[in-house]
Amino acid sequence: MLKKLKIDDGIIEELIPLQTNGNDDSPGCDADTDGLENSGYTQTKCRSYSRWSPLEEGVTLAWNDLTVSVKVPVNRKVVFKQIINNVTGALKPGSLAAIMGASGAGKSTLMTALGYRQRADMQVEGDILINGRPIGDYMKYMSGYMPQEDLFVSSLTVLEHMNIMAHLKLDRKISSAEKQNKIKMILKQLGLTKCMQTKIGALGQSKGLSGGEKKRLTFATELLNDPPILFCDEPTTGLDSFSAQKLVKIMNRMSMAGRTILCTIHQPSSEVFELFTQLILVAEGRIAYMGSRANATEFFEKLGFECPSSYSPADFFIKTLAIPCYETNSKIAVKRICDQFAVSDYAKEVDVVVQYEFHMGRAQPREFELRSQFKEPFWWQKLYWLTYRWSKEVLRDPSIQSLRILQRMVIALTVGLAYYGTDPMTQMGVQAVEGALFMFVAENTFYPMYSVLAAFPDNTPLFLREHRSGLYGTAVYYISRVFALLPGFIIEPLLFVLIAYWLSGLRRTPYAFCMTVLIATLTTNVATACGIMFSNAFESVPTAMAYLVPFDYVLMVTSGLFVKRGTVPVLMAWTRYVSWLMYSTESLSIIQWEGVKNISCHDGSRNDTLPCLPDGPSVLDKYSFSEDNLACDIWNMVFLLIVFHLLGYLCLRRRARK
Ligand SMILES: Nc1ncnc2c1ncn2[C@@H]1O[C@H](COP(=O)(O)OP(=O)(O)OP(=O)(O)O)[C@@H](O)[C@H]1O
Repeated sequence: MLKKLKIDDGIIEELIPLQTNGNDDSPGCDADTDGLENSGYTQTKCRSYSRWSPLEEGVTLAWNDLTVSVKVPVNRKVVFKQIINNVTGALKPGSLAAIMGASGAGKSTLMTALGYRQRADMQVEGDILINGRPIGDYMKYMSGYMPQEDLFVSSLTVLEHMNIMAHLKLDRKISSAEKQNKIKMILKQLGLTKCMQTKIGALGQSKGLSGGEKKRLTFATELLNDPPILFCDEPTTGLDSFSAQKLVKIMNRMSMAGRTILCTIHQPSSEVFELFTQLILVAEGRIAYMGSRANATEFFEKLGFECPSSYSPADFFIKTLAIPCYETNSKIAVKRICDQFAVSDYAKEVDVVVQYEFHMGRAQPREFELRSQFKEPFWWQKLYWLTYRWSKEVLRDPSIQSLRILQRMVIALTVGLAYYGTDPMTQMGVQAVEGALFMFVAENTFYPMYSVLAAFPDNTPLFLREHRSGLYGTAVYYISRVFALLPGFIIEPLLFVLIAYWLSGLRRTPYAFCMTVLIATLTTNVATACGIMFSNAFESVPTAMAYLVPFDYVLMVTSGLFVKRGTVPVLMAWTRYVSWLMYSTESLSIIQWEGVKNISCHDGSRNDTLPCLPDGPSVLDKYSFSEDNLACDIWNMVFLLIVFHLLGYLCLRRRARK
């Protein structure tokens, strides 16, 4: 059967034989995948292959003398530990290949290297080619990589998630209607149409997608940009045999349409195993077998390892290649299998493909053009869609915002009632006002700062994954998250001041109230910026907390109310430059006491021999505050806000580059 592909700008018309897995009873469509038949995967299909492609049909992945090592610290030195040892292989278009082997054999490491997703601590030597060309950054766009762990914004629905991802991933020239069509088609293929409006949900939540649906959604996300090659890291882990079979069936059908799909897989059931067309067995970082799945049993039989009829071949291969640490005989047997494979006809067959790919790559010196037609979304489009995504999360997840707002209102009420009926024009009132102001500063500092310290890193793994796959930059992510949190950082202090200010009998002028709102809002924003900076500077929240708590205490003690600014020890003098608590306390005090005269020294409840503060300037003077500092305090807070955000961004960028 031949498949006709459409001519596109810069794309060649191709005829691709529809491949089968050599299995006559190839899997039928189940109810969920019925759409596949009509979706274009088994009929006329538009595919984009590069002009220079030597094979001109799909993607051939070839690797030669590939060695992968990781850096490990030994006795304070960094040494390289070899994980993949000089392996060679190839996968042709239309292959659905399973990488199997015992735990720790090197499956994930091999696939990470082949997919160009290696970590910074990995060193990859040797050649990896896509249609004869060395792999490079373009793999981010050309390939899909389905990670083992499903990471989503759990409060989004399936459709919202796909819509956002389509706007981040797809060519900006593609219209919204086309994107919607594409999304609907993919969801239909993967049997997710019925849960389009379902919230994805987090692990442990009763409402939300099932494990199998989440896996399919991860797969659907990777299919959005129609990559000709897909890498899937243990796509069936955690799924029941039915869901696993359903997912691999879909992969099988996609591979039949010309895609190259490579999966690492653990103990597949016989039904699932049968769906793979190619098998790569890895043992001790070497290849124990590579070739058609159907021939693997024969290869092992020739070496004297016969699969008992009661055994699933997949289990048998893994068992044969597993090496218990105390078993020297197994080690020798596995070495023999790998050595025998290296000189077998199967290895020679692979070698022919690899050599052909090298030859074709050399013969086609034209520049790589695959992405030349692709126009990435503008940065501001990405910013919009990311802000939209995080805003949805903030609005829907009560733990992020709404519960916090409720809690702040209760605290504001408590503070207001504690200082209810304060008369600022008495000596007792002076103390009460300063106490209330300290509560304003503390409540707008500590609570928002610690809540953001815990909440901001929640999405860091998702960010790192999407950033490394080339979806967006660190700056766009950072700004979008701050934008999404910003309304809360304005509403929270506003509500707090609105409730606590009028109850606690502070100065009743519109100017004083508005300035208090402004300063409380600034205080909240500086504190959260500081929290974000600490959360990005450290790998874990407990570590960040361990450094932030002492830092806070120093700032609180030197805020102006507990120790006079002039008497702060030299050792702590630096705090005056970073203490927004001091700027905030001073500015709020100035607003309350500026121009106040005739504070009563005889309010009956105090000892008249004690010193009296007769007016506002005297009160300010008591704490070493000065009326002239108001503008300066506000600008200092704005400056700190910018500096903390800048440092927070740089820390995140450093983590993203690691
Ligand atoms: N960064 C690292 N530092 C030290 N050793 C590592 C590192 N990464 C991987 N390894 C080791 O390399 C070997 C192969 O790891 P890999 O994750 O590729 O195995 P795997 O076959 O995918 O295992 P599993 O099936 O259990 O996931 C393991 O022994 C692992 O401990």
